[in-house]
Amino acid sequence: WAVGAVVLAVAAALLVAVGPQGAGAARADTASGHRWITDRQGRALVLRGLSTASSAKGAADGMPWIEEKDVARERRALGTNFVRFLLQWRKVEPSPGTYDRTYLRQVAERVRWYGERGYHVLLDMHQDLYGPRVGGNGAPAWATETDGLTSAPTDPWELGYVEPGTVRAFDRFWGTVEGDGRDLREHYVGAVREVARHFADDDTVIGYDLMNEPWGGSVQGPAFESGPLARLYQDAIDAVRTVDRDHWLFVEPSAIGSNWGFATGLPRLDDPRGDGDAARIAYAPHLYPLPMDLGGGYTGSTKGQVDRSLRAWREQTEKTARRLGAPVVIGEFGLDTGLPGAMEYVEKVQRMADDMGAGFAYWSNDPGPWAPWDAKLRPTKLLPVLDRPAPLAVAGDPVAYGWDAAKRTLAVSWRGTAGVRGGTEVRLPARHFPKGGRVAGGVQRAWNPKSRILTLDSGPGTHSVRITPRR
Ligand SMILES: CN(C)c1ccc(C(=O)NC[C@H]2N[C@H](CO)[C@@H](O)[C@@H]2O)cc1
Repeated sequence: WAVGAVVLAVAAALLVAVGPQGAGAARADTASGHRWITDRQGRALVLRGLSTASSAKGAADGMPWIEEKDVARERRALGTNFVRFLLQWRKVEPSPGTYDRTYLRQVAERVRWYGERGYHVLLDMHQDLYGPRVGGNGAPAWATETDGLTSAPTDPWELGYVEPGTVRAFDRFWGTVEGDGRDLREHYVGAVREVARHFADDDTVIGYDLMNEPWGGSVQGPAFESGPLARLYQDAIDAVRTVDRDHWLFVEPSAIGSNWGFATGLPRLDDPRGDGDAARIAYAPHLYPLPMDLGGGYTGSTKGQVDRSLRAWREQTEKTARRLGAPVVIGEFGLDTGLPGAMEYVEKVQRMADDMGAGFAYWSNDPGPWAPWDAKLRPTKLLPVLDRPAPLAVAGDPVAYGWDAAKRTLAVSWRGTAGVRGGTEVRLPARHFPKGGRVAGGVQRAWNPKSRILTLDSGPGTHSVRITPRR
């Protein structure tokens, strides 16, 4: 009942408050209608990976459970090329204005593990429920001002967002309730800038996710997103650009509502790099359809509700991305793989991401029922669903791509773009392409049976390639 009350209250705030938002036009100069994050060779990146990892939230050293061998296993088993790596403000800035460079060096070591295997790393300034002092993770104790209000443990955990102490901590952070003058937001922006300073020259890092699932405390919906949240993002973007001119800045809408497909009031943000193609701001919403959040699987009457949520989510996401002039990376989607219809849902979201030209970081890489491996690191039924044929990098302007399991065909089409170097790389999992791929409509430049990466010739003009299993 309580969850329902929170949901309805926030939904009402969203539906009433979302005014006409300039949706922005799809780009006419790209086949996909949107921009792409590109690699150093100018190739459009199709980012597929895992959020790693929730275990970092409470770890004393702030590190996730993984060791280097686990990155090697992920690369072999899933062929992922992307990781959303969780950071904690409490570890970046353990006391006001003091930055823990040992922590940043430990993060850098893990970034290297990924970089040596061809991954692109998104550094995620992660929080849930503000911070440990109020039952969550993220913020340091010194930045958690509750004015003596308390936060009791809740079940489900999400109700913690309306615990008095947690609401007050957010309100003091956002300045909704005036505090002792110490501007917590300046400290937060300073911590983000310190992370960016540390990784400004690291080519494995693709960018910074400025805040995980932001929550406005007493201020909700577009009033929060177009107000305090947008101001914090703009301050963080401006601060990062004083030390890092190249990496992408990823922004998330308020978690509640947009996760489910409701509109977001996030306005366009400015990048000091410049406008248009010079700007490097990416949009990274999360996807958790409400019927599933309430425990339903992807089956029966819930399946139809989830499909409607997915359609609404895609429409709202693409509208916001156009307004921001931003490529889309689904920062999180995931579920308990034991739910009925779970694998069909994951397949559906992956196809939707293909159709959108969106990257994704599945939630999450924590061995267990939501993950591709269980507590003993044995494959779960999710693993083969994520181990899916897909392009990794497209040497031009992607037109469309997708895996047709029934026809056992991976189709990739693109327009060659002047100045883009290298070929188009696709990954062909052994489970679908045991002997590699047979290429129609294109020219195979290379095949690496170890990495399972097939490289296709590119060049000017339109390319439309279909890859089927070699017999
Ligand atoms: C009431 N609010 C603000 C709220 C409710 C529910 C979620 C959530 O389920 N989030 C989905 C997943 N994302 C986090 C990590 O980012 C995980 O802990 C959640 O399962 C978030 C916020």
